[in-house]
Amino acid sequence: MRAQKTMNLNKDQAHNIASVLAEALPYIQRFSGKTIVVKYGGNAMTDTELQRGFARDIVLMKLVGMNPVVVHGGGPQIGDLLNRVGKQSEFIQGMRVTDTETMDIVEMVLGGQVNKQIVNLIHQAGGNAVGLTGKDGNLIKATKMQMAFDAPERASEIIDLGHVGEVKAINTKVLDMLISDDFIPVIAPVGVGDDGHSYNINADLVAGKVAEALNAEKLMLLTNTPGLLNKEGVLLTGLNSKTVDELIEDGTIYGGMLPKIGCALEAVQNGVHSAHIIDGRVEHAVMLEVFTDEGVGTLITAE
Ligand SMILES: Nc1ncnc2c1ncn2[C@@H]1O[C@H](COP(=O)(O)OP(=O)(O)O)[C@@H](O)[C@H]1O
Ligand SMILES: CC(=O)N[C@@H](CCC(=O)OP(=O)(O)O)C(=O)O
Repeated sequence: MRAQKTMNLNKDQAHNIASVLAEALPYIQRFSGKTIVVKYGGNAMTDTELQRGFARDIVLMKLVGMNPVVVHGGGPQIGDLLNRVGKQSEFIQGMRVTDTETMDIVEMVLGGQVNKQIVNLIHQAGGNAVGLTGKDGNLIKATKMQMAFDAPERASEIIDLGHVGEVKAINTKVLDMLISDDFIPVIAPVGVGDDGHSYNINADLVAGKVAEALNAEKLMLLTNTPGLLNKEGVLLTGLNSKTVDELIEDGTIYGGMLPKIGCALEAVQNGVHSAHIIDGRVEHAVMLEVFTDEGVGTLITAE
């Protein structure tokens, strides 16, 4: 079987494969033993082939000695179930307004359906994953989010988003235990308050805080755009905090991109080496970012 495959490769193909493998070597050496947090957005989970490719990339990272940690979203999947029970989704500044009934659905979809689907995909690809919500091992301690309107004339008003939370602390104990035993943690962004109540937290915010708490080398945010685009739709390949402020002010960054950029910046300012916004609709986007010289998407650094 193997000999037959080798014979079918022409010289150019064989050369290309060898170059790709050779290019990957320094990255494998550099990132071996390092933690890489990958946020898998609900919009990036579009088709079965892409999902399988994602799981294979994660398993490959683990096999070459990196420690991938997956934090997933599931916004569109929550929206689908809300629709089926006749409820409308409402977002304010990228956050889902979450009443008690919506919170139940969020917990079911994220902690049940989406989390277990990703764990299963990783197993199908030959890896070993354990799914967690923020309640498992007290992983994500949360408080109610206090978000102000971003319009200057209403900046002093706090928006009541219901059961939407922000991360108060990440308890890394359970993650350290899983990573040291070579499991890949898969985290659903549901937090728990001091009173035991559940909070719906934007998955980007959780990914950023998990990356900070684990002193991660990289934070990768997979979404449904090629990266951060300017007003003309051109990809911005590199960004720092100064440029980001200007892009928020002039409205280039809006909606779901606001928490994404915010958490990426905070993460790099708090010790994560680099953050990347990449296109989860591209096959093997994770592998391309980690193992190639060019990388893909938008790179965010502190300076
Ligand atoms: N400057 C920008 N560049 C690219 N996308 C942007 C920008 N500003 C806002 N967006 C929006 O942010 C969306 C990504 O955020 P979101 O829908 O929350 O994704 P995810 O579900 O992957 O977290 C894009 O699809 C786009 O509509
Ligand atoms: C507060 C808030 O908005 N929570 C998100 C949690 C899921 C999420 O972030 O999913 P994506 O990454 O796929 O967007 C929500 O309810 O949609």
